Amino acid sequence: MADQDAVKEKDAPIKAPGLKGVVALDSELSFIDGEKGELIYRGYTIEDLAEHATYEEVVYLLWNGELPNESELNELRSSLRANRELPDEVLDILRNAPSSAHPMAVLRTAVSALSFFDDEAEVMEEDANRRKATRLLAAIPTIIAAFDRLRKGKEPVAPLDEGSMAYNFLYMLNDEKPGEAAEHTFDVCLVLHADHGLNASTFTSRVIGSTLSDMYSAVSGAIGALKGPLHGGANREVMRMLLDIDKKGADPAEYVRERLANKEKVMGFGHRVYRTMDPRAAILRDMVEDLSEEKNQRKWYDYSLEIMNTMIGDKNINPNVDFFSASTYYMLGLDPDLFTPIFALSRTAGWTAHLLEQWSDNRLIRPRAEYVGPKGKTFVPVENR
Ligand SMILES: CC(=O)SCCNC(=O)CCNC(=O)[C@H](O)C(C)(C)COP(=O)(O)OP(=O)(O)OC[C@H]1O[C@@H](n2cnc3c(N)ncnc32)[C@H](O)[C@@H]1OP(=O)(O)O
Ligand SMILES: O=C([O-])CC(=O)C(=O)O
Repeated sequence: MADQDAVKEKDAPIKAPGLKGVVALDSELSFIDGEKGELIYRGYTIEDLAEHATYEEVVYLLWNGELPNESELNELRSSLRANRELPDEVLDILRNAPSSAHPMAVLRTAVSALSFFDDEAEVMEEDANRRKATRLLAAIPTIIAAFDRLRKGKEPVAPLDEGSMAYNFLYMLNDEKPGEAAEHTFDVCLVLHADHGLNASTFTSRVIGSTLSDMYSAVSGAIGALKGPLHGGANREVMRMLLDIDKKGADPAEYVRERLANKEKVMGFGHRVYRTMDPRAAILRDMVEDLSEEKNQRKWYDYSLEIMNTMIGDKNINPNVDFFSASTYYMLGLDPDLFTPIFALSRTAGWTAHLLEQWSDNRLIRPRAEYVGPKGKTFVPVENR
């Protein structure tokens, strides 16, 4: 019999390692011009949104295609607030997780477990999927904050029935109401991370969604993809590098050159699509500069700038969003291993928006592999091998 996976001429496959340059689907969510360094969510530039929009407005924009009017925004805010509490059983999972567990593994597991307690988990109707997106987005900050407290031997702080997602998250984490500046900085970070085309975790969520599996499965899978250091996990690695430079009193440029000489990657640099500065990195760089002045911690900005200049000067490789977000979060007092879960918190808006888009006109996503293994072998019974 002919090779089952052999293709007819009309379906001749295109080979693209890493799917580089492949356009897999149409999307109305975000546009990236990698040459110019531009990013747009549903028609609005990232600079415009970072300056003027709150994260909740961006969530509404991604889910609905337009910015909300005041009553639409209030409705979204109150449904997010109404869904902040976790089922006791999910809190118990967090209580039973070892304090050494990776917070992304805990988040992945808790998100998956949330589906057990959602009556609509398996309902594949648009309205139900929109409600699930709201419930998921509302619960994720509570999961992250509760686990962080539990692993430090503290009781979780119950979510507030007021305030923005940024405000409530910082409150639940620290058991202290955040100041306006911290809330605003964090909110801008959420806006910057909310969506980014068909990145690896969003692609993962759409692949899972395209089998008509449920939203919890798709978001759990996306969290798994984001965890990796080549994707969202890079922000934690960036902070490890900055802390290592600080501890050793190393010269940042020499430190980076040594890494490059050893053929190691410098985390927070390079991108599949951008050939120039990631526009989110430019916004975050300015935020790091302001924060480091304000907190009297100038060294993080100085180290970062020296690393950036070395990477651009020596390799022409630019920073991505993960580079300057690391020191921003650090100066907000957040633990480095929470940086990627916070990325997941924000990106849940994008993942779920992409799922709604996928299901509005679904087609199974299924690329091909070129078989490069042997053929023509004959089975040999185990006793003869
Ligand atoms: C939110 C995000 O996901 S943003 C990305 C976060 N990830 C990181 O910061 C991890 C570090 N960066 C990388 O590993 C890569 O740049 C990626 C994974 C982001 C993009 O990968 P690709 O598009 O496959 O680019 P690729 O890895 O082919 O890089 C092209 C060349 O630049 C080099 N390069 C790319 N990024 C880096 C880096 N951070 N440090 C050193 N060299 C790099 C590669 O070694 C390669 O060199 P070569 O052609 O001599 O082999
Ligand atoms: O687009 C990508 O490949 C990675 C990225 O920057 C993101 O997901 O924000």
